[in-house]
Amino acid sequence: KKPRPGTAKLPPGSLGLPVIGQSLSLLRAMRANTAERWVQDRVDRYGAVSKLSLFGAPTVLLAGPAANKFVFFNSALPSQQPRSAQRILGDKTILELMGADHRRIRGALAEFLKPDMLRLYVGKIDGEVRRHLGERWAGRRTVTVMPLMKRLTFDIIALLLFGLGRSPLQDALADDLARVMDGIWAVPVNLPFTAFRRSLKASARARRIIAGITRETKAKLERGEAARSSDLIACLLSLTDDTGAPLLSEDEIVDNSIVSLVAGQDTSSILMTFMVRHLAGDPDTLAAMVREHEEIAKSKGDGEALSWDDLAKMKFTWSVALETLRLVPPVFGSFRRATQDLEFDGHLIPKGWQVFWAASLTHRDAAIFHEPDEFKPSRFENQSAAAAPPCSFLAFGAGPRICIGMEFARIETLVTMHYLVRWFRWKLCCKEDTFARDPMPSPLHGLPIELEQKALP
Ligand code: HEM
Repeated sequence: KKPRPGTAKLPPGSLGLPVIGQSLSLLRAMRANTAERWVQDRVDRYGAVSKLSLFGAPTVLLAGPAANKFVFFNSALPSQQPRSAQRILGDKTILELMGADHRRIRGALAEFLKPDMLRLYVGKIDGEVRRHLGERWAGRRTVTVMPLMKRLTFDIIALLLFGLGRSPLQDALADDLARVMDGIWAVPVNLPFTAFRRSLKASARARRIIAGITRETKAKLERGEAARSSDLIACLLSLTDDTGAPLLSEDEIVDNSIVSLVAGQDTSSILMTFMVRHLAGDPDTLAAMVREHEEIAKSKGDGEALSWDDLAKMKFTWSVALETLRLVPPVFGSFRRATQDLEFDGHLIPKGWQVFWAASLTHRDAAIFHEPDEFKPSRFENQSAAAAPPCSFLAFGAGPRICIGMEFARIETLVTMHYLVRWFRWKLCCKEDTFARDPMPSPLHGLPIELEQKALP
């Protein structure tokens, strides 16, 4: 609501140096893995609402469940990507659109990503996971977890979104995606030899690949060789509006498929990598997971794929995943943009300013999560964490823009963990158990581990 003139004042805090503001300081803290402290320090100093300047724009940092609710449910606060991401991914994607356009694109993606559809794909994901572990983990004495998990989540998502199996085209898209990711959070100057320039070029190549796949899929649908449930592209091409016209244009299909790839691949691989890292030092949690998965395996025939019903039994493993996400959320926080003057808790948020939320401010709040620095998956098993106020667990965001790939991430994580803990034991190679955010968390040296095979894949 619009504050009465003169009643609300700008929040406390300082906008820092011109242009640079506090960006370098935050990025430095992210690299040093002290960003949680950095945002908490500001809250300790200025309170739950404060102003600062990040990535070239004046910004209000908000803390606490009530503030989060204000951020996630306010239609005057559409999401705001860094300018680099906007230029690389385009400005007509689910991340940029608001109101009816956002709902249309989100509704279309949800047609494919909703549980009813995904349950049909558990078998395909199971096949990818087993192939990976068999080819890239089995028989090795050491492996580096992070790059392997990235390729695994890429292969899974490329198969389900684009129907793309192993092929030179798949390798090319994997390379392009890695380049795209390098420039998404870069300084957006299009000069030779910059990560941003390489990222722009890679996204243009990826767009051509996906446009080609879209044309082929369209022809297959017309010939009856593909169905709506074949993959995301086929699903999006099949959707029509009330008048029978295509719901999404082909450009929208291409751009939003790439956004789904970008949003879904790194995030899931980080979750799985940090689960492996944590389990190496927590034998009790690992033992409980092994028990859960061996129990499920008892009812399966030799080589029989996991089913949707099996995943429903992996409750403890999903609690371990949620607890990992609480302590190491892949998305540290993100921005919104005020499209009009707003007021929160007596403070003015002027039109055009950014609003920033950070997951750690509630994830590490002792009043919400008891002993917040302890790894305790049981808090998600019994009802205590569920009883936490709404908008306090933010690993997947909240409200109308809550992660649309959450169920997808759940399936691939559970399937991967099922085979990993049954087939292997592992130890960390690096004594220093630390990581940096760049801006996504990444463990030292990509997390090399010593591997011992328990059972044959
Ligand atoms: C562990 C894995 C994942 C994590 C931690 C994660 C996290 C998030 C978060 C925090 C948001 C909200 C951002 C905001 O409000 O500013 C989000 C949105 C989104 N995620 Fe995920 N995500 C994951 C997996 C996936 C997957 C697998 C996909 C696709 C298959 C995906 C697609 C998306 C999309 C398209 C949005 C934008 C939704 C919208 O704006 O309406 N994510 N994700």
